[in-house]
Amino acid sequence: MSAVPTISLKDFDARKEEITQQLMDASINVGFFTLYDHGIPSEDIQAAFDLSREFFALPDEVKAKTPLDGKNAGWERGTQVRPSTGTADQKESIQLQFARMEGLWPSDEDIAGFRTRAEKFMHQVQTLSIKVMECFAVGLGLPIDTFTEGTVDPGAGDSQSVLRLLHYHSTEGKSFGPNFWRAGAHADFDVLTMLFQRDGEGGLEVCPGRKVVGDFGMGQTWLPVEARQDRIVCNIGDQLMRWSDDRLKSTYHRVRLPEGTESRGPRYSIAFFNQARTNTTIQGPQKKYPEITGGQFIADALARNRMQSAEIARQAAQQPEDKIAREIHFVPQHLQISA
Ligand SMILES: O=C(O)CCC(=O)C(=O)O
Ligand SMILES: [Fe+2]
Repeated sequence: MSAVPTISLKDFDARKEEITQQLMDASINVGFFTLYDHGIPSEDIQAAFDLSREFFALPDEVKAKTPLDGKNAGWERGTQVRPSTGTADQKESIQLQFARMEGLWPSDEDIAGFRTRAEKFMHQVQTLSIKVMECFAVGLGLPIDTFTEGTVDPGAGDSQSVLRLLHYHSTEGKSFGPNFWRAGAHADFDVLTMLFQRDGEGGLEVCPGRKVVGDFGMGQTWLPVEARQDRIVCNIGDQLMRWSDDRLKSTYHRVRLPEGTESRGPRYSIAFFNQARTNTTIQGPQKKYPEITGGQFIADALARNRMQSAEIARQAAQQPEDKIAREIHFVPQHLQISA
């Protein structure tokens, strides 16, 4: 396996079967693929990045008016510790949802039309996601609307999908310890992620080979994903891996810091996470795993991350004083690479 497959959605209706086959092959073998000819106008993608830049350029005190609420909505900076690394991602982000956003939308005084502009893009990406999720349903032999009904809120206010604007700070003049990342290795929790990158702002790497959804399953071969604004990077998340009885793979991925002669400038990306609705029941056709609701799935995943992070902190606390604080270099046993 040498690269992340790239798939054209040109003439979608006429080519649906062929596209479904390509999406299935990519998701069974790699868990990642990129889309082109996807139909989202380039000026709308640019507008989403413009919105992101405007927001992150605000002073921290202003961004902190809509803080992360523990339920995947709001702004945070430098707080996301990945269980795989034990260090905080070198980034800031704001997560936006269709529901449960009371008090969490940046105000029009701070950014004119923020909510309208963000929601327009969220709907565009959700609409494209539906097309792709319908292909997966058909490819898996399930009713065509399985994941659409399962993720898209018909008006009940129970959507859990998230748009996340990400800003990885410039690393100009900074140096980092050996276990620092723009985003530490992780698998996504959701059904399907669509990620937008900007030309030349690279560093995303993926590690195919996970067999079972509960596994860490990280190998040692990491494939780079080219950063191009005209391609959408898509990946299967843990919910779809479980919903497909592990046929479609939720693959570990990470974003590394700039190296060698690479630009030290900032990196902006935008991710849309299609999540199962709160009351949707997730279970694959073979019933490999017990039923679980979308709400419980997210609650469990967040609790598991908190537990693993607490364990990392506990182990770090046993290290000499000068090793703690910012520079925690604990690597969990299961992720240590033996020489
Ligand atoms: O910024 C990226 O390229 C990847 C971000 C990511 O994997 C995530 O937020 O889950
Ligand atoms: Fe991710």
